[in-house]
Amino acid sequence: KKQLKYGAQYKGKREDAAMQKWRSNRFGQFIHWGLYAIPGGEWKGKTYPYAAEFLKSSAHISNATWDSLSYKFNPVKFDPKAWAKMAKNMGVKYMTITTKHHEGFSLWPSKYSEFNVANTPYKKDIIGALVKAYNSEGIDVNFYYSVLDWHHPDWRYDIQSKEDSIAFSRYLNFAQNQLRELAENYPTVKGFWFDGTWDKSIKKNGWWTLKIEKMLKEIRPGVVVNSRLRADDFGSRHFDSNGDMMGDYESGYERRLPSPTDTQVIHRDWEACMTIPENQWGYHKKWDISYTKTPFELIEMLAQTTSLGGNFLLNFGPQADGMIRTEEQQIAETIGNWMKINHPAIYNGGYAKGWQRQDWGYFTQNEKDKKLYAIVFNIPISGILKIQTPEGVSIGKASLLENTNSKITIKEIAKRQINLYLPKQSFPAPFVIVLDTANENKNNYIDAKT
Ligand SMILES: COc1ccc([C@H]2[C@H](O)[C@H](O)[C@H](C)N2C)cc1
Repeated sequence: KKQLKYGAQYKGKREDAAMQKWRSNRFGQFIHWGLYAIPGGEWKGKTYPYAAEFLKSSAHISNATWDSLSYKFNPVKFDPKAWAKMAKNMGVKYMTITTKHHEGFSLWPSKYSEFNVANTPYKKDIIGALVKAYNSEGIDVNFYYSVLDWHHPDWRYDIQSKEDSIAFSRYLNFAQNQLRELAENYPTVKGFWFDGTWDKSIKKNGWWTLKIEKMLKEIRPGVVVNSRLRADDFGSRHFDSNGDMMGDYESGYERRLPSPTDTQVIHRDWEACMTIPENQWGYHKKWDISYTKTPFELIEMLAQTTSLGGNFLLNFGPQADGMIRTEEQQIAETIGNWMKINHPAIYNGGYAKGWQRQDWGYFTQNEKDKKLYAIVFNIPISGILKIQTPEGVSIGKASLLENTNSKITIKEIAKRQINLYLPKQSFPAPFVIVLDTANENKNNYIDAKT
């Protein structure tokens, strides 16, 4: 074990109320909105297939040209209440908004940088409006903040000279001031989602990342900070040089999930963030330039994430005019219709210890009602769901969540082996079965002799 000054500050999961709320939320909406929504992946008549929020680099656009987009930022159709209503209907319990992405443009009237929404035709405080609208829908708000900043003259990718270190310390103070401003001016903020911390300049300044974590937790006790902020004494990120996770949850799952049998992740809090297209976080004019995931695929990701004790953060990239594109609206509505019936398997849901993962879907254990839920995506031709029960646990009753009078036949076919006979009906969408479990040690079976 190395002696670390800037490593993990505690081990195991936080069990305070704020973290328990963060964990119980399970399903969140990511929003990537900034100047990049204006060109939307196109520049001088050419469409770029890369991430729209990276257009500045993929189209080799100068800082001056890119920054002048701020004079065109005027989302006249922006209606934060409508966004919050859509999110509420989709069934998210939290939202994470880009306060400043890599482009360096701040969506709030920051005192520390002119390059912000106050100096655009739009003028108004977008962060403040979103916090107000989402909180009044009962949705928690977290702030995404990119430490990497293409605009700020003092940003450095590496520290290779005295000048670099003098400039970069100015940058770190600037970023600290912006983060303090966000934590102080928006007191209901529940978490900070740091990004853009992979460069050598940050790895060489792990001390700063701990200082930021401590500052935010001092200003906003209970606030939740992701592992992606953190680098330790030796530049190790997310996990310190002793292998201990830094920050309050692991945020390395970006556009990927742990495998359904990777039960390592259940020992810590974690979150997967996901795009609907293959790799567009910001708005791209050509939505179908890559594959876009269907609602059922996204619902399965949410179920898989919940079954492994993680949070699922689904991304939306609003248009420059402030509207959410129709394709995203439709996906939000379909997911919302599913959540209206099946949310007991998701909210407060988590890993169902001892319940073997099956091909037909996922188990989640609800820590509030203590019920066990089976979320079914793949119906076997036999119509029989095979279930392996943990030692000393049997299934008393099974019924469809959407129709609890529908008694489902179950039969114990061997020790800890249950057959669950699906009702003869069509299942046009993924569905949930509620399982009432009972402890029991009746043992009618003889173990096989090997
Ligand atoms: C170089 O590969 C990257 C770099 C940054 C990202 C950024 C995206 O713009 C988005 O903000 C995502 C959460 N973040 C990791 C994604 C892939």
